[in-house]
Amino acid sequence: MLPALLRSFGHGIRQLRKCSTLSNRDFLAQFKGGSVDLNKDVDSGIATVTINNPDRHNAMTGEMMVQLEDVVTDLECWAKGKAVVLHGAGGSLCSGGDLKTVLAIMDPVKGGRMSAHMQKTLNRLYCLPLLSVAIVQGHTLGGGAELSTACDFRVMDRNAKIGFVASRMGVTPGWGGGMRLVQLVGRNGAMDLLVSGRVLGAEESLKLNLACEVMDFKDAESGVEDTVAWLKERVRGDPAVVQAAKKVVLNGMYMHNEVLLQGERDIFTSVWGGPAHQAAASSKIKHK
Ligand SMILES: CC[C@@H](C(=O)O)C(=O)SCCNC(=O)CCNC(=O)[C@H](O)C(C)(C)COP(=O)(O)OP(=O)(O)OC[C@H]1O[C@@H](n2cnc3c(N)ncnc32)[C@H](O)[C@@H]1OP(=O)(O)O
Repeated sequence: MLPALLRSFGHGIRQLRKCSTLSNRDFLAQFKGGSVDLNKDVDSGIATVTINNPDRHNAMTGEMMVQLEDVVTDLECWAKGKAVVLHGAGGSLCSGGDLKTVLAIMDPVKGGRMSAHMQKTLNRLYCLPLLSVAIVQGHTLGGGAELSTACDFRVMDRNAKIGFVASRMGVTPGWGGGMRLVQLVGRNGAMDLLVSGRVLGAEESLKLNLACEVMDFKDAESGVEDTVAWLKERVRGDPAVVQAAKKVVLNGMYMHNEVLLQGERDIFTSVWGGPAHQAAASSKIKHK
């Protein structure tokens, strides 16, 4: 009995060591499924990023979080680029963190690793020299809503729904979306949305300054076409001038985002994996 116990204890310690020596990227890459795909159109200077896990409304697995970072790294070096459009395959932008991944990393250390990776990746997306647009279609929830705030513009389908549902999941935003939501909709708006976790429609999102434009997309596929046309009106200039204008705007934004992100991560890990989070993440909740 005792040797068996010792063996299993030793196995636990080895697993823990293995996990803590992995980089955040290698740690997250273990949670498989879906993909994040980049297509750069050199003629227009407009890239398309597809969040691709349609069977789960484009929920982000750990593997997709790693691929998103690779896509951002590629776009950071695109000297001739002007803009990037972020959209989801098959009708929803993104339903948040993949709940299978979430349930597999239910402790504050592991949740903190995901948070550090996603905060860094989305902050780099936010700071790209390219104009960025998220197409908010279908359901955009939790981490998906946070993802949309890392873009300059949110173009929203009239029938789409968006919700910062972290509080309904027993947590707080972990991908930097709390900080960016305050910057977008102000103190009162962010307080309401984050505390209630309620799901909003397009018209209300427009009033709150969360959405920049409401459009009537014919179908799931026409969203990209319509948004690219909308963007082309805005990025007629030389890529160097478009990128310079974006830098001016970033320069005018808050310069202490790193400090804000660290604070948001500390709060996030204080609730991640707690009883409310465990109960919500395993409850098959639907945010409608
Ligand atoms: C990590 C950050 C954290 C945060 O800060 O909040 C998160 O993001 S946690 C995730 C938050 N999101 C959710 O909890 C989404 C829960 N799902 C729903 O609300 C609904 O599924 C929906 C997105 C409103 C769609 O409803 P409906 O049109 O009725 O479709 P289904 O429910 O049948 O969905 C089809 C299929 O997709 C699965 N699904 C949806 N979202 C996720 C997700 N985030 N992770 C994993 N799987 C997801 C859903 O369970 C269905 O699967 P099957 O039952 O196996 O068909």
